[in-house]
Amino acid sequence: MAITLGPNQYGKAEVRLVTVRREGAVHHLKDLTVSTSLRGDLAATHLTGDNADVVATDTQKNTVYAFAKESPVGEIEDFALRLGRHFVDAFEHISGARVLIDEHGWNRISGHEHAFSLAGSEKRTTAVTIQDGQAWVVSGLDDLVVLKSTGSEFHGFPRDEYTTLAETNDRILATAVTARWRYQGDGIDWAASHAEVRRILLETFADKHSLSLQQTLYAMGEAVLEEREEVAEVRLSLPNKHHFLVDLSPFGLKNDNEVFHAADRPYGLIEGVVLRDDAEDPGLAWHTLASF
Ligand SMILES: O=c1[nH]c(=O)c2[nH]c(=O)[nH]c2[nH]1
Repeated sequence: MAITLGPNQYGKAEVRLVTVRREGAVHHLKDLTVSTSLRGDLAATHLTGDNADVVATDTQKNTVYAFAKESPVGEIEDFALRLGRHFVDAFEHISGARVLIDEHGWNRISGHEHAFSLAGSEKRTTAVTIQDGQAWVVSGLDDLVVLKSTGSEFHGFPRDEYTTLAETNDRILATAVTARWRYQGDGIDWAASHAEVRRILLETFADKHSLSLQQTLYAMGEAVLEEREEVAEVRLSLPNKHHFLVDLSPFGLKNDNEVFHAADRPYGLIEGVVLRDDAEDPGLAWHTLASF
């Protein structure tokens, strides 16, 4: 019996690339998940561990980021073709490449120059509790993903021997809003109220110059309470979806806040309740049997 190596390919899966292209004050966003796979004469590494012909998956990832800087990403088909052809042309033992790209679509928030919401992931929710002739209604939304490509800073935090985070005056701020708001009063037009709360959350995220996601959270809740008297209380859970500037200096490229790695974990998780001091008693509005 002889054992042989069958078909194989290898690459970097799911490189999360976000680019910001600026046209004056107007920003254009590209959000891609890029996977590269290379094929060719790769017997040696499988059989003996000789890596002379292995284009490291780390190099493949770096190439994705560097190419995104060197010329506009453009259509995903063109970007995939550029990447795939590069690997095959540049490395003698690489004979084939497969490049998969998913593009995540963002909509501009109400004509805003640099704030966007992600198409498609959001849910509207409600939780109604009935007890002893009373009813409590808590409505909300899940996974309203928003991003602003400027208008966000984070600095002034304490530094100890474990602190490495750089201070910044201009960063991407992105989050997936989970919001719950408790209603009070009667005769509420649920659909209209939901639409308005959602609009206020979006516009406040976009308009509020942010010194921390905590400040943005409070501003979002405060704006809802200021404009919507039927809302007694707003609870927000805001994951800080970090976008890290990619260091392109090893490739002789300057990253002028244009090319980012969109990390999925770990993430900061900023949570808070904003309420009026004269709100109706919450009663059983938030009632659950288990707290896990
Ligand atoms: O808005 C932020 N709040 C934080 O508490 C925090 N912590 C951190 O590392 N980055 C950020 N950003």
